[in-house]
Amino acid sequence: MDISRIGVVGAGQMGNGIAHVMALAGYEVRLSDVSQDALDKAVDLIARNLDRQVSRGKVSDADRDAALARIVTTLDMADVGQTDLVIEAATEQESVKQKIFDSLAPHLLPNTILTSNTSSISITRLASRTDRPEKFLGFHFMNPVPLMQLVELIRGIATDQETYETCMGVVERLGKTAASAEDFPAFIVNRILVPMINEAVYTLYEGVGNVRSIDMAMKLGANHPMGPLELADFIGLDTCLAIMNVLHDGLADTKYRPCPLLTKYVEAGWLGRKTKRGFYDYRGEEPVPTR
Ligand SMILES: CC(=O)CC(=O)SCCNC(=O)CCNC(=O)[C@H](O)C(C)(C)COP(=O)(O)OP(=O)(O)OC[C@H]1O[C@@H](n2cnc3c(N)ncnc32)[C@H](O)[C@@H]1OP(=O)(O)O
Ligand SMILES: NC(=O)C1=CN([C@@H]2O[C@H](COP(=O)(O)OP(=O)(O)OC[C@H]3O[C@@H](n4cnc5c(N)ncnc54)[C@H](OP(=O)(O)O)[C@@H]3O)[C@@H](O)[C@H]2O)C=CC1
Repeated sequence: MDISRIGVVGAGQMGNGIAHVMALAGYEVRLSDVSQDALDKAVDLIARNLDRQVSRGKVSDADRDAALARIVTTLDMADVGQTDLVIEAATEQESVKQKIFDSLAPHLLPNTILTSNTSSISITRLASRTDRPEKFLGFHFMNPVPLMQLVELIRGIATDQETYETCMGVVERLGKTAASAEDFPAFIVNRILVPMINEAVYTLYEGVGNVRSIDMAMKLGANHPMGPLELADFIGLDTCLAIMNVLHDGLADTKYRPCPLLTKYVEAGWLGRKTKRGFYDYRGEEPVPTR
């Protein structure tokens, strides 16, 4: 199936990155969120990220302008539904995602493919509540989307081969690489990565190290580009906690118990970079550890 129009729901850090790479690859993008303010901020950020790519010689001025012209923002689900492919990238809560798919339902074209960028939630369960489980796929980008090479493709139990192959074609057109993952809690990357982050929070909670020493240890001792606590702040502590809860509930193993300190940060509203405070405080010139 040919894809030319893509609807993206949720214009946070993932939704704006997805809109950015899709528009650069030549797709017409309809980006939606709960408020026009969020959409305006997302488009500003896409423009700044494209400018950065232009200044580094990665993207030409003409391609930047053409990409921006391919993104329209909308608060109307009818605009999003009348596309070839919808990528849902809203907050990592099943009820939020379910409401979005419900509100899209009356507007979909017969062949619209539905996908979710969920980090952890069952694709089979999300799909089963739509009218088209065979045309539903997990389309999981990594953060930051313009830089990360991998996309995980997750088939639900009912996903058909055509849907999978069509989305694989989109990944190829983006110049990215797909890893196929089975539909079990948190798939491949987050099944491994997020428990590692949770263990780093336990290491902090138990006083084995402080924020700086834990991050430095993993950067210099294991060659990770970011320390695990810096990475947690980058992903969003709410998202990390949601993923641990899905692993804990879905696999029923205490080894996935979210660290109480992670829960405490989320309860405080200290969600990482997006709220300017998490394991680091980002309100000043330089990030300062909060422990
Ligand atoms: C939670 C989930 O469901 C799944 C996930 O996504 S888990 C998270 C996965 N992501 C990671 O693990 C990221 C780990 N971190 C990294 O790999 C690196 O720190 C990083 C790639 C993010 C940044 O690398 P860095 O070298 O420190 O950054 P920086 O020098 O600022 O930028 C590198 C390049 O990217 C560009 N860049 C940075 N952010 C960008 C953006 N949002 N858009 C476009 N370009 C961007 C910069 O312009 C720069 O370009 P050049 O290489 O041409 O100079
Ligand atoms: N952060 C990461 O590293 C990664 C995240 N993901 C997944 O991507 C998805 C989005 O995460 P991320 O971008 O980080 O989260 P953000 O919190 O940055 O963005 C989520 C966006 O969705 C919006 N939103 C909430 N409810 C609705 C709704 N009903 N309709 C439309 N938009 C809505 C939010 O608006 P408001 O702020 O007003 O609530 C916000 O703008 C999640 O499923 C997450 O698990 C996948 C890969 C990596």
